[in-house]
Amino acid sequence: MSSILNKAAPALRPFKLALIQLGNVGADKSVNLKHARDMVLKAASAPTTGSKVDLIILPECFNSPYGHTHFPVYAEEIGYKHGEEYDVENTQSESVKMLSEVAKQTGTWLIGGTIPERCPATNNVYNTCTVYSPTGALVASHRKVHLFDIDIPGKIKFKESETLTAGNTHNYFDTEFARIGLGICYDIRFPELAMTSARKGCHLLVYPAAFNLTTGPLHWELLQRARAIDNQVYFTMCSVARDLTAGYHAWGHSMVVDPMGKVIAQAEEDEKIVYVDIDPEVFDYARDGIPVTKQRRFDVYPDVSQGVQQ
Ligand SMILES: NC(=O)CCC(=O)C(=O)O
Repeated sequence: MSSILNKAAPALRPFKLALIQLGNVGADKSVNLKHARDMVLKAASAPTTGSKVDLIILPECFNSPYGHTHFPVYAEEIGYKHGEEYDVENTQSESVKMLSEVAKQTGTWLIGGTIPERCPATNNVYNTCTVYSPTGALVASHRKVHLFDIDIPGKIKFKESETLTAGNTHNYFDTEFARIGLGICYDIRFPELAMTSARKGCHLLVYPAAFNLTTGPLHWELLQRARAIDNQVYFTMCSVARDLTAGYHAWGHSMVVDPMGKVIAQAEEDEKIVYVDIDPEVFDYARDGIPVTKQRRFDVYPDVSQGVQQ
């Protein structure tokens, strides 16, 4: 049987992550970048408990206001060397420069939320997450695959596709402590993406996000717990803080859910750094006790199996 596991995942080890529920994201990009940088430095230097922080996560659209009219205005070229490989040293992107430098300065892995990215070849704009190693190398990226186009009459209408193009790749990366799968906000509504990450061996799925005040109360926690349980992985969404003076009102409530579906950390609405210790024993406890990863019946639903076993 063919396998999509192209490389063995590293073993899951205990590690500490910090979610930055960033506040005060306004119109001035340089102010946003400075504030994000200061908060990354703060997150790295002030864990509330014990060990050093290994992974820091920023929210969706942390360098610009969130809205389809803003994306093309704030979009930056990330910079590619040979199509696929990133060239951080020569990047024109002030956001990428800041994120790379602060990852190196703090010596932590950094999931740099998302920024509007312009592709120079096509002029397309994407909602893109970039990831940095502790040496400042840009090691992975994810362009939002499912664009946030919804219309709930009298409540919320939003159409990212007015100015954004959808990404078309699935993405994950390896650290010395876990394999981590990437998605962005609305991507969570498509269980196939999370399932693909889990079946590729990811232990933690990270989705920078910014839900709203209509869907947030109903779906924010439910979707994360669902994705965590059905894949038996750690799951987290990191949001911007709520700002009722902004054009888009984010739900906040940045959260981490364990593989049993338990919410193990959560912010309220305001700016906050949330620290969480990831425990491999919970991962094994879930998978040993409820062994769904070994009980799938791809013979009954071959259309979703593509011949792949987890
Ligand atoms: N930024 C987003 O993709 C928002 C998604 C959202 O609010 C939802 O309900 O889904």
